[in-house]
Amino acid sequence: MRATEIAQRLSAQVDGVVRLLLPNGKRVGQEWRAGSADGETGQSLGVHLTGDKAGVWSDFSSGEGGDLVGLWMACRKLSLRDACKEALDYLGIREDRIDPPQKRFQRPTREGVVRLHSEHAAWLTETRRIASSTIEAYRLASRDGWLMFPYLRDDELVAAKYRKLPKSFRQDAECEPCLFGWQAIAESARCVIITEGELDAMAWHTYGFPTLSVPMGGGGGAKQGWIATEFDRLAVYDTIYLSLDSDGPGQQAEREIAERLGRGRCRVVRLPHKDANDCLMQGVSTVDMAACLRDARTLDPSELKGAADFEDAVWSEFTRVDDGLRLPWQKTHNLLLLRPGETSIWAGVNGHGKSAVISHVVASMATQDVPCCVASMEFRTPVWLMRMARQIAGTPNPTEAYIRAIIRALKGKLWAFDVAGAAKAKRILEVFRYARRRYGIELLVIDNLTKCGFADDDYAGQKQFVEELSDFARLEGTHVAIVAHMRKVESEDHPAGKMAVKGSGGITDMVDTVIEVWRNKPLERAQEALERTGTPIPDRIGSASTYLNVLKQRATGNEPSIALWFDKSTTQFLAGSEHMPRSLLPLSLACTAA
Ligand SMILES: Nc1ncnc2c1ncn2[C@@H]1O[C@H](COP(=O)(O)OP(=O)(O)OP(=O)(O)O)[C@@H](O)[C@H]1O
Repeated sequence: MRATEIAQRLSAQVDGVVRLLLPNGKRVGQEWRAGSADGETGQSLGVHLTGDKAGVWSDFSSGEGGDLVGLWMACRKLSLRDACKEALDYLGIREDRIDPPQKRFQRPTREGVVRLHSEHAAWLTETRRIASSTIEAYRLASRDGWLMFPYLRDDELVAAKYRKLPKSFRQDAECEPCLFGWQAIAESARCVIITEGELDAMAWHTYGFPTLSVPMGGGGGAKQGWIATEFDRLAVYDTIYLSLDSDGPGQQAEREIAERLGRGRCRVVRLPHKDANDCLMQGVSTVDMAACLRDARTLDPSELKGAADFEDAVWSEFTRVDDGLRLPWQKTHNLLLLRPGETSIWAGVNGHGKSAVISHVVASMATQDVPCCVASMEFRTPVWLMRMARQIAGTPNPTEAYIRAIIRALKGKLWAFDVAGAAKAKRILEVFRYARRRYGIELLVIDNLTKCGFADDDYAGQKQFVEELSDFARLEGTHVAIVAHMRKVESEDHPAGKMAVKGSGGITDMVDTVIEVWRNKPLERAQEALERTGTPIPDRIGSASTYLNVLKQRATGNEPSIALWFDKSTTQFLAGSEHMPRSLLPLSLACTAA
């Protein structure tokens, strides 16, 4: 949560906060008075206790002042981040957290790192016009003849990039993706600028504005992988200025960063030249650079767009190749897709295999590096993960080493909304939104709808939740798959059809795709009869053990019936009667991925 939001919440409880931070102070009229932020009795520090200004403080003798987070920092001698943490504890607010995958990163060694060579220093100051104080603040160094940009966080060397003059680059491998420049950011800063390169960050600093840089330049996706690891650290800043190049990749990065860090607090900076270092070399004044920050704008709300913005998109609609997540079976690829921005319902009568099918789908996606998040209220997390691991192994009795390697290899690809029993719909949505933004999740699964805190017959509540999930999928450009029960029809011998989805009408209207998972019970009975009495299986009974009957597919209108063969020993669903189960992640690959 941003520092200013925390300060606002504190000001609603200002009486308690001042008594905690300044216990020796006392009330004088509408203010709490103390001697200073050190807490002694006196008059010079005053905190407003009422009205619009509640929580605003100033110390007449030191000239300090600000809001209650600032007071917390001053009284407790804490950095902004630590003060926010303590204040959140005080307020009893738990921040949404999914701990980042514990991926092991390399740390660069400091071996061979020496003071900045004079040749490097001269290039920085004379050619690039970077101030010497800036070079010191960012603690640039030299190493084996290379100019070294150290990525420091709390004094720890997390990563490093190198430049050989004039223009060769390298970086230490396997290091954590993180921002450059924390060493130059004041502990008390309430806003930061983010640039597209280290020299641009240092150029802004030379102008007097300490700045961070992304590690891998513009572009989207993996290029902005640092967001996952820096997300918490950036949470306290009220304003984040994005000063990236105004070319295609720069704008793509701007959009992705603003979406994920919060459109409301990100401001896009436009400069008179290509980037901040160019401005510095061209002699743009500090006043003009400050004006660029002042004039920085939020990105327009995603809902507001000019028709001309769609030029490329309109043309690509003419030539569009339908795109989306593909199911594990190749024969479905032209028939059914889980499209970004869409919602699907996977419905079926009890015991017809909905959970097993969706688990196979997630297993296939996650092992192909599609980030997935599953809220399974049907089973405890270790249980559904165990089932999925068996499907991934594709063998009935995998070894312990294989299962451990599979689970390790799923790090960074599969997340669980880990609650036992019923979960609250609102909380699921909050966590999904967080997971989508932080980890770029492409497939979110709810298994199942009735276990999201609704009474069995609360169809209005379920309908509203499905509507919220559909809005979420559309706005975030991700896919949400919802498992839902079907009413028992007279006999399970025939698929039940769309109207049997519980709470139907409303729910199926709202989503883009409806799939009925139907298990071929007549075939199972006929097989038993064949074994017991030798009665041949009648031709009219299809030979597949499960059918995915697509009852609605808004994008294409295709409503195929997809036959699958259930393999009991691995619980995999196979695309043909002659197919054999196969590993979705062979042991050797699982070991290298882990
Ligand atoms: N075609 C099939 N033939 C035999 N067994 C199957 C078939 N499909 C699924 N199963 C098995 O049936 C059991 C029930 O499956 P699953 O839990 O996935 O059903 P579900 O539709 O999600 O049930 P519920 O509505 O109770 O949650 C599991 O043990 C699963 O492995």
